[in-house]
Amino acid sequence: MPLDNIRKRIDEIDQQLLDLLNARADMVHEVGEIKKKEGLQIYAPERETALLQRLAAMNHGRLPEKSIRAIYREIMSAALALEDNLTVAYLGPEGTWTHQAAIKKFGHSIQYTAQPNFADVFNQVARRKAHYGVVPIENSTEGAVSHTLDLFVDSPLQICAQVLLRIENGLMASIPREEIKTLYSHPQVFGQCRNWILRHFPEADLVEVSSTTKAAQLAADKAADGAAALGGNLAAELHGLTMLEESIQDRATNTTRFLVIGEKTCPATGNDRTSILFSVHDRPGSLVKALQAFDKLNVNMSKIESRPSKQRDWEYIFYVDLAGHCTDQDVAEALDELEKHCSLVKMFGSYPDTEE
Ligand SMILES: C=C(O[C@@H]1C=C(C(=O)O)C=C[C@H]1O)C(=O)O
Repeated sequence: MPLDNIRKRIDEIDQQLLDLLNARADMVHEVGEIKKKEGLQIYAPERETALLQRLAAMNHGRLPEKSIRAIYREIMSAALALEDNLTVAYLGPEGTWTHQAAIKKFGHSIQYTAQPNFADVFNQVARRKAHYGVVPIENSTEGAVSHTLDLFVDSPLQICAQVLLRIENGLMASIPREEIKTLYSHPQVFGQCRNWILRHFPEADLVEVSSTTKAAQLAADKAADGAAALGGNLAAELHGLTMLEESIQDRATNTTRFLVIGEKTCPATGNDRTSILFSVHDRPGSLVKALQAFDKLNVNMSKIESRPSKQRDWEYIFYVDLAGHCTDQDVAEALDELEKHCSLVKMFGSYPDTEE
């Protein structure tokens, strides 16, 4: 076909696509009206997960699954933005990994509000100033994000989804590498790049700051003093820095898991994860007995963390992730059994155990 004709055909397809996208948005809006009337959650992660899986199975065309996901993420984002100005609070400032995780889950059309700390993300959602919040929970190299774990103890909020993000940290600066004397970054990132720093900048001063965006800003402001920062591309772009070296983390597969928090947890999808916390009576064998509840009902425990209780010295809160949904019979029975051995049990979310 001649070029002009092909382009004409593309223009026609675009018109059809646009009409179809608007027809789809009309339908999603109708769903939104029903949800509002019935007091249901606007965002339905279980439906989105099912849709993305169905599209991958249905797709026999030229476009790879990754592209289909990216396109549909934005289609769903545009639809969500039509409902009540859907707002997501995240651990800011702009350009952090949490910001990138939030965009990965909710796309570019909705409204975002950057918060200065973890507690404010929880508060914005609890006070209904934002519909959902996004916070980091664990990194595959550095482990748990204890601030987030601690906040679940007293919060009424629930986890409704998770986002996994591959974290690629780089060295960024506006000065040549030889002039670098100070490295700024978030403590988690220093932890993820510990060996690289020892190998390449054993003499540098390491200064911990509240975010990688803040680190990038300081690298820009204090360039004359030999400042550089460790962080992601978005932070470098925001402050006009050059990436002097990419992917400097010690492990190639450095991934952070983030949580989406909201007022309600998510319905079962058949591939779910449940997060609980508990504390046991201060008696010999009580932790073993508590954990036997999962073994007895054959419920797989995918992680356990402990944090000091805020109430009393030398008492601990245990955080456990289980395979399954809290409405699955085996999980529900294991939780009943667990209660018998604990002074506190709290379920704070069942959500799709997505790999991305
Ligand atoms: C349309 C719905 O609501 C939202 C919009 C979706 C979409 O655009 O496909 C999917 C799930 C929800 O986040 C729904 O729940 O069906």
